[in-house]
Amino acid sequence: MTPADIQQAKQRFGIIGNAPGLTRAVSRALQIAPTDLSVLITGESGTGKEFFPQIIHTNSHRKHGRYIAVNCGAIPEGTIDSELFGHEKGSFTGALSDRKGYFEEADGGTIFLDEVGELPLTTQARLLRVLESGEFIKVGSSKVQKTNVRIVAATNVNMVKAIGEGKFREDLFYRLNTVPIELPPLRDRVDDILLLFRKFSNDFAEKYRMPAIQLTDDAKEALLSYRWPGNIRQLKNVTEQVSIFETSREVTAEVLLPYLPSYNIEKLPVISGHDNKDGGFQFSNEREMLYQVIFEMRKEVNELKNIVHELLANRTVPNNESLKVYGQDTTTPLSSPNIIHPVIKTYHLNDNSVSDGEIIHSENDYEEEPYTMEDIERETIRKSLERNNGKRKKTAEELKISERTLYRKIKEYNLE
Ligand SMILES: Nc1ncnc2c1ncn2[C@@H]1O[C@H](COP(=O)(O)OP(=O)(O)OP(=O)(O)O)[C@@H](O)[C@H]1O
Repeated sequence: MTPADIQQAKQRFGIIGNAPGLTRAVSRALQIAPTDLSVLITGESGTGKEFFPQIIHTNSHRKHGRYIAVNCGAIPEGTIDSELFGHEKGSFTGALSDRKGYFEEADGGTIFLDEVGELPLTTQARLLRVLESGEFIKVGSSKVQKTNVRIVAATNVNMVKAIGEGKFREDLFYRLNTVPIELPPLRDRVDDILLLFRKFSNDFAEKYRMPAIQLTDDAKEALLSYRWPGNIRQLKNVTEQVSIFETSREVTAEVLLPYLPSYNIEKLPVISGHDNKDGGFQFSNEREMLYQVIFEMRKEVNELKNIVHELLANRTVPNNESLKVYGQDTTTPLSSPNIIHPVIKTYHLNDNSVSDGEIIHSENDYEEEPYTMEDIERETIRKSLERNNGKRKKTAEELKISERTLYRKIKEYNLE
């Protein structure tokens, strides 16, 4: 692969960065694209794995065939076999007609199995069969069908550990991992951090129609020394938040640090979040989500403050109404996104306690209920699902979390 081929592929897919590990991964993807070999892309969450199956598909002889991306972690265990391999009418309650699965739909093309480590063992057995012989059987059928699909899979879990724990079949792992492509974490691509920041801040400047954020030297140093547990996805989120919330377009380290959770802890090499059950990245996803929740709350609080100011300005109070305030005590200064004291306050403005045009400040006029982080998280997810008509992909995008995390949270909070 020539450097020009690699550069062209990066440009075509909007891949920013010159780190040797990234360039090697692009070169490898281009090299193996014309073959039909299975590929396993590994790397921490948010490192850009999703670009690679697309590079492989568009540079293969299958490029005119279908490309189907499946997030295995986002599909409930009970329906995944039917989604992947199809089902026959009547094979289970709700199977009102025959359905083709992705492996039939993608015949002649490529399937990207994201979060492949999340597949249940029964589905892993079916997948192994397709990989070995191209054969599959629809749910509820006994007829063996054939398909010609190239499989590119990705995972951010430690597969060796998953095999050791009996959660992933070793034979399937070796079959998928015919060609491994590994993406380095952002902390090992330090030279790319400022390039990526510039790209994202320009993109958000265009999106929100405002001048791009510029960093002072100490802010650049803070970005470079941070460990980025959520990798490029986190850098993108931070850039978006800074672009939206900061009024000054020149950002110093002091302004930036509250956007970098556990800055001082993350800088320490010993605490890299590698020990939890998903290979360490679930924690960073959840933390990212909590920060997202806090920022959402700040926005809501600001909106409410504006309403209150308007009311004060007009000196009118709605009668017989309850005004529900979700989030922080509005008297708390909002200087740091790290400090939050969530409560629900319900204000009852009664006819008896107020005459027209009067503002009340009575302690007895509101009840204060404790509101836990779980409540806030559940409520935020519920509202976002509602806003997006139950569409999980859109909801996950809006909340800036992976579909896998969303799916887990939906189960955890019984939001189905
Ligand atoms: N090199 C890059 N240049 C520009 N944008 C990037 C780069 N790498 C990642 N991104 C962006 O970062 C975000 C996360 O990338 P992506 O979804 O591919 O991560 P991932 O490794 O698949 O994560 P997960 O394992 O959680 O699914 C996306 O918005 C993607 O466009």
